[in-house]
Order: sequence, then structure tokens, then C-alpha cells
Amino acid sequence: MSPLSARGLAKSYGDVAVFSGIDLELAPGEIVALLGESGSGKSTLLNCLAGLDEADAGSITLAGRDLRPLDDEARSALRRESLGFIFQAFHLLPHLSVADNVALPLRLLGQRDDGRVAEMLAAVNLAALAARMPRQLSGGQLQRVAIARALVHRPRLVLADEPTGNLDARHATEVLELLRRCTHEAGAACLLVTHSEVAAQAADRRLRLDADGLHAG
Ligand SMILES: Nc1ncnc2c1ncn2[C@@H]1O[C@H](COP(=O)(O)OP(=O)(O)OP(=O)(O)O)[C@@H](O)[C@H]1O
Repeated sequence: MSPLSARGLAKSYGDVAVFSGIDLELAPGEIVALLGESGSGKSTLLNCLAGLDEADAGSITLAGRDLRPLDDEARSALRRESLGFIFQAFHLLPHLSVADNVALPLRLLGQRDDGRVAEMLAAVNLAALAARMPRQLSGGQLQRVAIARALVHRPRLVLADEPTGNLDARHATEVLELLRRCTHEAGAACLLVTHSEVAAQAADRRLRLDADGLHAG
């Protein structure tokens, strides 16, 4: 089952077309880098796939289920279960500890922790910092918390918007390696928006978005 399949996606803001005719298929366990010039629509595409924005046309099949016949509630439930999102600005909740931030997707799904949070914190090398608050962490540590949170509920698909944008080269390489390992282990697919050629080279496949659509590149 494909973690993500999209067909004929189109999006405009008013009269301005951002993209159209976008077809995309991800295989389990693969990391795909999404490249493109500033303003080409990468974040908009990611947000449409995540349901944070709505495409004007086309279909999205997430974890084998077509989103079109589902009402808002059913779409949200499917996304909560099947999707992990890593934002450039982390979006951790400041009043929750590191462990509680990582546990959040499980709570929202009504699932018990059963050691999964500790397992994810160990995987991202943050077991010793579980009780800390986000303000007490470095940028690289915050990014690792965000990765643990995105994967804790074993989503089929991880969407990552510039996950290394705030990091220096060494931490960026570490975070990419971690994302790669965790994604492969979980059998999830990952679509990674990036400007960084280094990040793109770490991916299994590269796609480029431009005015003509999405191309291998
Ligand atoms: N809410 C909005 N209303 C109107 N236009 C928008 C909106 N959001 C984005 N745009 C426009 O859509 C186009 C695509 O923006 P988007 O942020 O997706 O590009 P991007 O490829 O992610 O850029 P960057 O690499 O700079 O982050 C841009 O021209 C942008 O100005």
C-alpha cells in the first residue's frame, strides 16, 4: 500500500496559479526530497498534502484511503493516525516537557504510551532530557524532539518542511541521518522540503517543483 498517492493536484491563490497537474506517489520506507526555487509552491504542496491547506483540484490517497469521500472529521482522524509533520519552526508546545510533547500524538489518538515515548527519545538521543522544557533545549535538540514526535505514533507518511533549515551543517547531517533511520525503521515514507543540496543527496529520490509541475531531478 502506498503511504501517499496524489493525482492532478492544483492550487491557486486568487488568479495566481501556484501549481497544477501534480502527480506524486511515495513508496514505503523511501525519503523523497522536494526541491524548487523560492516561491515555487513547495510549502503550499506540503500543506495541501497535510490538510493544513486545501487543494482546488485533484485527489489524495493517504495510507490507502481516498480523502475525497471523507467528511472533515474522518479526514482529520485519518491524518492524525497516518501522518507526522515536522515544521521548520518545530511547533513544540512550550508549557509541556520534552516527553509530553513527544507523547502528544499518542494522546490525541487515545493510545497508551507503553514505553514508546522513551523508545523514541532514546532513538533521538534525548533520553536524559525527557523532563526538560522546550526553552531549555538547543535548536538541534528541539529539532530532534520534533522528529520523535512526528514518528511516535508510527505514521505511514512523514511530511517535513525544511527540517534542517535552522541547523548548522553538522547538526543538519545528524538530523537527516536520524530522520532517515527512523523513517526506514518505521517503514514510513517521508517527503522532505529542502533548499539544501546536502539534505537532497541524503534522500532516496529527488523531485523538483517548477512552473511546469513536478519533475525527477
Ligand atoms: N496564503 C497565501 N495567499 C496568497 N499567496 C500565497 C499564500 N501562501 C503562499 N502564497 C504564494 O504562493 C507561492 C508559493 O509559496 P510557497 O510558500 O508554497 O513557496 P515555497 O516554494 O515553499 O517557497 P520558499 O522556498 O521560499 O519557502 C508564492 O508565490 C507565495 O507568495
